[in-house]
Amino acid sequence: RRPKNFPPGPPALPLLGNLLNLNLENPLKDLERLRKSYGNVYSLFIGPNRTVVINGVEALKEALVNKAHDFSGRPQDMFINDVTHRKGVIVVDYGPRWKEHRRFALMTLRNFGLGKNTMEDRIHGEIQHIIKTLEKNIGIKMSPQVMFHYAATNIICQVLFGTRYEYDDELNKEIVRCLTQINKAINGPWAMLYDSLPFIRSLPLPFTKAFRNMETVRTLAKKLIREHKKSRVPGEPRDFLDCYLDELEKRDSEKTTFSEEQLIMYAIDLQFAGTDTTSNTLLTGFLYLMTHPDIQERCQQEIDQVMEGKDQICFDDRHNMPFTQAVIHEVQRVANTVPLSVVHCTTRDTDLMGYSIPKGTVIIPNLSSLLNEQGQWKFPNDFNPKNFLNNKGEFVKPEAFMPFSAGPRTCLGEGLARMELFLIMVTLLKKFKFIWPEDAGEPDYTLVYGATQTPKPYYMKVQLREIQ
Ligand code: HEM
Repeated sequence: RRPKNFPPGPPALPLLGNLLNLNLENPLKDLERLRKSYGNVYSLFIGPNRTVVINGVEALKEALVNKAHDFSGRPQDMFINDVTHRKGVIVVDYGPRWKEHRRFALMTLRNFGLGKNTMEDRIHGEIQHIIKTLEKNIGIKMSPQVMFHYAATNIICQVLFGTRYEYDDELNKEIVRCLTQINKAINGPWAMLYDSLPFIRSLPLPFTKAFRNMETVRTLAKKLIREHKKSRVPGEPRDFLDCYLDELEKRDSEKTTFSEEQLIMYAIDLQFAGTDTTSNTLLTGFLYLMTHPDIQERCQQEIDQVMEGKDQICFDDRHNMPFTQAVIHEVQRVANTVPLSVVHCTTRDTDLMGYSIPKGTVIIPNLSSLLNEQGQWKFPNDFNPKNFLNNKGEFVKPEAFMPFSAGPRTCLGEGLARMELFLIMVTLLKKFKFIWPEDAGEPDYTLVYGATQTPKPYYMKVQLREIQ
């Protein structure tokens, strides 16, 4: 039953709640249909869990920004909590453990050079490996999935563990396989059933695969931590792991939330959050650039102009590249990489857009609903960089642009992700022309649904550019 003044929604069945109202393989269309019937704030029962879906820029801003403290919790009795042992940062509830760990990661990422050059150097180092791969494939059809995936993994791996892997390294392939499977599982139908029907949790159903995959990744993370403990010099950190171990030594074990168990899941969280998101956005980007050659050429003209006489692009150059900036942002808009954000929950009784929402209500911030929201975009249904350009051709960011979410739980890796997207796309566009293969047929922009969405697999062709 819905409590008094709770957001409206479709009638719910006993036990199943509103599960039958949603296509569990991909609920995005159903969520949009329900929005049309019930408005921007409506409710569902995912099994026994009271859930509120928030849509559109006005309601999302009120919840995530204006009432940030009320809406920044994470539910603690879901599939994802069990898979991650309730540790790390992503699904940890709003409280001291989350706060201490979030603050530590932001500071550490900054010290590794977000804002200084060293992070840029790490990214440029990895770009050289992408370039080598592309050079080997000049003129032939290639599939870019693995390359972008490993490039994104390697950048975050270098920050965390100070190491990178070759694109065909067997161990790395195994980690990527496990993380991709977990990623698919957490927004998949079995996760929904796990959350809705607690009595099935101990049965040998397909969701057990995610637990096994997590164990494989945890074993590897533990091994890396053991090796780091042997080789580290206290006070001279080489990477994130060393920084954490230094911090652990400094803190009073009675009072701190820092621990080695916590570090294992934290490292996995960052690796997980930083891989699929960035690589899937890059895949969408190159799909659209290949199939919109006029837009690709305009970026290249702007890049040539700004980089005249320079060997390497730097992140600050983005301020002189309004068109390319607009294209990268438009790519993020259509990529819809994290369509339903990460679930939140209310930390106390609160209200939203006139409705009352009790403490502990599960919140789904539907970021997907912003992408073509009426009145927010000049061209909501097309791929058009003008969505991010004003009449003078200057770069502008509409407030409905929220791919990293907003408020205290906003993506912790936003700075790193934006730097990666810019440096990788600009460096590659400067050097190569990307071509949609003649025999590839009509491009299919449909996204494959998941906690992070990805374009369907496609092939690309590359040529070295003549004018550079
Ligand atoms: C294009 C790339 C990326 C996109 C679109 C993206 C998007 C998001 C979104 C929508 C959230 C949920 C925020 C919320 O709950 O309100 C999130 C959380 C998070 N992201 Fe990202 N992300 C990206 C890249 C990265 C990278 C590279 C890292 C690694 C450093 C990262 C680390 C995290 C973490 C740790 C959280 C959880 C934050 C918390 O709960 O406090 N993300 N991201």
